[in-house]
This record gives sequence, structure tokens and C-alpha cells, in this order.
Amino acid sequence: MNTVQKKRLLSGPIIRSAIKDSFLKLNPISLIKNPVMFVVEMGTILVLLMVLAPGYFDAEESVGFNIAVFIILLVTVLFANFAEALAEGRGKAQADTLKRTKQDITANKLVGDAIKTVASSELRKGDIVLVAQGEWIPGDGEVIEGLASVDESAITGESAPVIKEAGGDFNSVTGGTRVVSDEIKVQITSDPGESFLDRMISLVEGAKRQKTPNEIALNTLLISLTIIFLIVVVTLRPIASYLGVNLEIPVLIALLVCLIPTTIGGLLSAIGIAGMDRVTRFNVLAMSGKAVEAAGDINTMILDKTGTITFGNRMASEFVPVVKESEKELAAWAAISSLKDETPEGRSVIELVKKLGYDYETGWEVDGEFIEFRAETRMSGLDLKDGRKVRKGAVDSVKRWVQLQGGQIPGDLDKSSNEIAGKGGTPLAVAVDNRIYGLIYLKDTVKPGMKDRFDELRKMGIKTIMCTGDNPLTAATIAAEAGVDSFIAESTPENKIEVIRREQREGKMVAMTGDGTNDAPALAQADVGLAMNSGTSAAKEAANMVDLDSDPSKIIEVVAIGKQLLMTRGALTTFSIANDIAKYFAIIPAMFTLAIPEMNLLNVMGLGSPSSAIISALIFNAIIIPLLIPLAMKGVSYKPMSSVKLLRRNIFVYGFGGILVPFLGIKVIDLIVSLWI
Ligand SMILES: Nc1ncnc2c1ncn2[C@@H]1O[C@H](COP(=O)(O)OP(=O)(O)OP(=O)(O)O)[C@@H](O)[C@H]1O
Ligand SMILES: [K+]
Ligand SMILES: [Mg+2]
Repeated sequence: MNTVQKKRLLSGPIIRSAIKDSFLKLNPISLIKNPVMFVVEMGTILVLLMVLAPGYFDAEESVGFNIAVFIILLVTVLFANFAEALAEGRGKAQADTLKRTKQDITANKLVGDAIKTVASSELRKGDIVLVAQGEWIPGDGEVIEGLASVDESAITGESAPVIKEAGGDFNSVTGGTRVVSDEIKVQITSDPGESFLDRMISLVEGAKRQKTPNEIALNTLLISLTIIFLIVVVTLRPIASYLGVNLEIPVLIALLVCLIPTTIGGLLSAIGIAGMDRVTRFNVLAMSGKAVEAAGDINTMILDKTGTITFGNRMASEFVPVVKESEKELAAWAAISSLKDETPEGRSVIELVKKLGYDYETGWEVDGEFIEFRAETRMSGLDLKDGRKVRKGAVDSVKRWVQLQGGQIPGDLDKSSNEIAGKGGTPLAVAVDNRIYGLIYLKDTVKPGMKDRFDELRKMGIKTIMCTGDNPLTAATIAAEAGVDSFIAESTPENKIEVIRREQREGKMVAMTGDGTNDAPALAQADVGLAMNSGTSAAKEAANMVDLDSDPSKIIEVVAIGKQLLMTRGALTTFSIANDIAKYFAIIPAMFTLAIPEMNLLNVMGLGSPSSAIISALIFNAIIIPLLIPLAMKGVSYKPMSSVKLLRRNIFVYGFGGILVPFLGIKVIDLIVSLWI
């Protein structure tokens, strides 16, 4: 886990800076973003004016009462500000640590054949840099030459170095990480200010935090309630005065503040910020709160196989010749087809040939036009100068290619290929023109713990579909081993998008996890796209979340946090509004008793005096905010259960709790306050 993340939830410095921020946030220009609290602040200022110039307002109420109301109102706003500042605090501390990581690194930029030392901030998209052992990688980029192990702990918190190599899905490197062995040539892919680290900093800082649709809807509700109560309270005075009752302005302001939803108004933004922070603590970077909330509603999850469910370092481990062909010849053609194939698969073929001691320097010139691997053709190879075409690739693709040239399919090819696939391996067929020589056995390993995690997803009601470019048998084996619900084999990038669209048309919310450039369009199409940090930069850019630990099942935590976020808002809104009932019973009788003492009959709560009733209701209204900060930050408890059950439980706890707690709270506060008044 990240050193940053290990930090306790609330450290001394975070609390201290949150207290300071609570006062800075009193600035009305920033507070207007929170209309409920803005109204409270305006009330506070009005009461202050009445304290300072009682004559001007013709105030009858005692100055002591007005001062008390002023202080409690001010504290109410400060409490709300404190909740938000506290929620922001951890992210800010984390951003500071990341900024230190970003200390200006120097880069060895390649200019023609010469190497020029420049500051990393001068690097632009397309520049090429050399990074040697022990040096910091100066910017985000793609390895275009070489292989190195890289320490990414500054970003992922994971101390074990990872291999980065040219070609394939492991070529992306991140600025601010360090090469621990060997040397790589890197092509920079981001301009200054747009790097992964920059995005990460602005993310944890909450600099570009946008309100989610759910938050906006709730905010609209809170504003409407505030306006309604404002109208009620403002019209109350003339009506009362018509009846011969004089209602004092501070009393009306107290009533207003008690009635408007200050509890949820004060905690709303803290809930959202803390939710995002919880996601980050699981080492997942979510680009928007909207994505996290969408995760809470996910029905279907699409997963890429290689590099997502499996580790993805598919290594050639064996050559399996078909009848009549020799292993030696198969190995030679496999090597020739891979001479310029820079993917990890391609390079591992060459390594295996060398390891087995076969010689592929055939005596004649091996050169020609390189046929790069593409997800669409599922083949790679070489068109030799003498006209012969060498290919290796997915068995069905190579078979079709050979048949097109009038070739025969060796009788034992399918049997051997099924054997490899049955073990979860990927068989690649090797052919020259119309003749198939045999198979390469690519081995891959399923990431540990997948089965239990996918079981958990099933319990949450989420269907998992693995989409892979691999053959049906390998897909079936890996699907069974990982425990996904279903799989689609031999799928192209377009197929992956099609599956997502199909589910979306049925009204489902779809998550996609992947690591390759060919997954990027699908990651963008899905409602929630979770890219593996080990993946390509195209994948990471298209996704709206990146898992720094490259664990696809991390979606479980994000789903839980998303659901929790919605539930926490709902629960605290219910609580906040239910609170009003007790406040009616405390304040309304007190208000009228102040004018007509006989009205004390209405004082069913048996509160000490009208003034102490009002003060007590206000104090309760204020302190409930800090008391609920821990719940707002941690979120209400979430256990996988049906949403109907959850709703019923929450209404019971927060609805009835919201009615009862203030009766008790206000009564207790009144007993204490009555000692003074
Ligand atoms: N370098 C290569 N040369 C030839 N064929 C390859 C090479 N790499 C992979 N293949 C073949 O192409 C198929 C598709 O590979 P690709 O990595 O694009 O799959 P994918 O769609 O990303 O799905 P997944 O990542 O789940 O395997 C592989 O299953 C394999 O048969
Ligand atoms: K209130
Ligand atoms: Mg892939």
C-alpha cells in the first residue's frame, strides 16, 4: 500500500488546517456554492447587526439572547465549513506528497544523434529520451526500445519493480517513476501539465471536482426547501402582527435556520469528497465522482482476458510440431516469423529458440517486409524477399490463411491445439505459405484470488463476461479457472463495444476493464471504464478509472463505495428532514409564548423557558453537524443485500432516528441551558 495511504484518517496537521479553512470558507463568495449555509450566514450577519445597533432595529429581545443566537449561528456555519475542509484535508496532504515526487527531474533528450540534458518541464509530446539505470523517468511515455525494470512505488505504492518493454501492452511508463535496471528509450506522450501525475494531483486535490448528477438533484431539493421555508417565515411576521402577536426578527431567523435542511446542507459536499477519497485509498484513481456513483449501479462487467484476468506475460514455453514436421524446422520458422515482432509474445519466441539451442540463422538472407501483429488479423510475420510468406498467429486465423492458398490442415493440428488450450494456454500456429509446421505454446497465469472475488461480484448481482481475442477452448479454460459467469472468444475490439452496447440497450449499466490499446474504445463506451495501470496509455486515457494495482476485481470496492455514497446522502437527507418535527415542537410554542404567555400550554416538551427552548433547538441544530461528520466521511454501513431491504432498513434507522434523537437532544440541552437562563 501507498505510504500516502497509510497515513491515518485524521492527523493533527489535517485537523489544524481544517480549522483554519473553516474560517476562510466564511467568505460569502465561496459560501454561495452552498445555498443552505449561505442563508444561515446571512441570518448570522443580520443578528450581528441587531446586536451592534439594537436601537436601529427597535429590538425588544434582550441583547444577551441575540448574542447567544449570533454565536450559535456562526458556529453552525463554521461546523459545516469544517466538515468540508476536513474531507478535503487528506487529499491535499496526498497532493503535497505527489508534488514532491514531481520535483524537477532532468532528462536526456535525444536530438539527432546527440544527447542533450534538459529539464523535464521542457519536454513535449513526441520527444525521445534515454533513461538509464537509477534515473527518474522524466515524463509519461512509451518505451520504443529496450526493456527495463521500473520502480513505480511513488505512484502505486507497490515496491516490487515492474517490467516495461517496447511493443505490446506493457510499454507505457509514467513520469516520476524510476528505472532500477537496464536502459530504455522512451517517446514522451504528454505535454507539461497534462501528465498522469498532474492528473493525479488535481484529482486528489479535488481541484476540478464537479458535482455529480445525483448531488445536483439533491442540491436542487435543498434549495427548494430553503426557499419554501424562507417564504413561510417571512410571511409569518405580518400574519402574526395582524393577530396582535409581535415576532422578533432573531426568533424568526432561529426558526428559519432550524427548519431549513442545515444538517445535510452542511455535510453534502463532505460526503462526496470523502467518497472519492475512499476510492483513492483502495489505490483506484477515479477521474470523476460521476463514475464512482455509476459504479454503484452496475449490472454487467466486461473483462479483457490477457493482462486483466491473467498476468499477461504470455511466454512461449514449448514448440509442438505437427506430424511429419520436425521441432527444429518449426522452431526456425517460428523464430523467423518473430524476428521483427516486438510484442512480448514475439520476443519470447526468439528466447525459447535460443534456450532450446536451435539455430535459425539458416544460411540464406532472412529479410523482407514485416507484418505487424494486429488484433483484427490475429497474426504476425514476415514476407520474405524470395516471395515466401511466414506467419504465426491464432490457430483459426492461420488455418483460414493457409486454406486460402490451397493448403491442407494437418490431421493432428486441432488435437494438439486443444491440448494447449485445455491447459489455459494460447496456441499459435506457424505456417509458411500453404504449409503448417506446428504450434507455439504460450503460457499465461490467472491472477491469484480471482475466483473468490468474482463470487463476491455475483453476490452483488453483477454479471461478469470475459471478452477475449483468444480461441474458445483457451477462453473456456481461463473463464472456468477465474470463475467468470460467461465468456466470448475470438472477439475483435468492435465485438467488445458491441457487447457493451447490447447490454446498455437493455438498460444495464456496464463496466469494462482492460489494459490494451485495443480495449480503449470499449473502455470509453462503458459507463465505468477501469484500466489497469500496467496497461497502455491509450487504455488509461480512455478509461474513467485506473487501478494502480492492476487488479480488475477492484471494481468490487468501487461498486460498494458508489452504493454507499448514494445511501449516505439519502440517509442523512432523511435524518435532516425528520429532525424538523422535534424542532417544530420546541420552537413554535416558544415563539408564541414569548408574545402570549398563555400559549405555554403548547410546550409539550416541557422546556425551561421560551428563550431556552429556542437556544436549545439552535444548539442541537448546530452540534448535530460535527456529530455526523464521522458518518458522512465513513459512509453508512453497506452489506450486499437487496435494495428494497436496504431502503427499508435505512428509512427505519434514519427516519425514526431522525424524529426521536432531536426530542431527546433538545430536552437534554434545555436542561443544561435552563441553568443559566
Ligand atoms: N505477437 C503475436 N503474433 C501473432 N499472433 C498473436 C500475437 N499476439 C497475440 N496473438 C494472437 O492473437 C489473439 C488476440 O490477441 P490480443 O492480445 O489482441 O487479444 P485481446 O483481444 O486483447 O484479448 P485478450 O487480451 O483477452 O487475449 C491471441 O489470442 C493470439 O492467438
Ligand atoms: K436545520
Ligand atoms: Mg488484451
